Amino acid sequence: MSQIIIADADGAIVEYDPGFLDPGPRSALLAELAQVQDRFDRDRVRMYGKTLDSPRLVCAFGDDGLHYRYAGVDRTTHPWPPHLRAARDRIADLCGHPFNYALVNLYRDGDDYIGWHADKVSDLAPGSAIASLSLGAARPFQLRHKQQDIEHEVLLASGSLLVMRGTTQQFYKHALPRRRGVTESRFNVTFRHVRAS
Ligand SMILES: O=C(O)CCC(=O)C(=O)O
Ligand SMILES: [Fe+2]
Repeated sequence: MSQIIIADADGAIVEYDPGFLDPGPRSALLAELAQVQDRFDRDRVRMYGKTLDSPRLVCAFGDDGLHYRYAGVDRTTHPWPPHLRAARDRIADLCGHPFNYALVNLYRDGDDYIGWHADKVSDLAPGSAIASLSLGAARPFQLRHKQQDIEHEVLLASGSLLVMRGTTQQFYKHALPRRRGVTESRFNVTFRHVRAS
């Protein structure tokens, strides 16, 4: 059952389903991602004219021939492995549009994180959702309004799905802060509908 986290008058919508994946598909997908873990790379983030290593590892999956620059980096996309493809198809049904790209973050432990940012939507199909599937260690996810004093925190459970839609990226930033003491790793998959260029 999905919970509404944000439903603002200006069109920001965030929904959360803690039990999106049943234990079977959840461990199958976790095993599949763990199997391709050697393809994961340090993300290179361009900030203030410098290129820095990100505090997490990343890997991208996508349709054949898809070209997508994320955070200033052209990333090779790997073909969809079967369980990831199955999850993508279920999420496409739920959101009512296809997804052709998935960016997977690997947080090796509680020291890995992602800082405050909004996802770039100009490369995405207009009106499409960003769907975020979590596997492994539960980690708190934070959303903060850019102009108002509004903050939300959701503990993203293994097998959960968080969907950000509407004007969410325009009005909110989000982050996954460091969590000292977490020793288990976490995969996060954000499914996106990249606009054909
Ligand atoms: O790991 C998460 O839950 C968030 C990832 C994220 O915000 C991103 O990849 O843009
Ligand atoms: Fe993001």
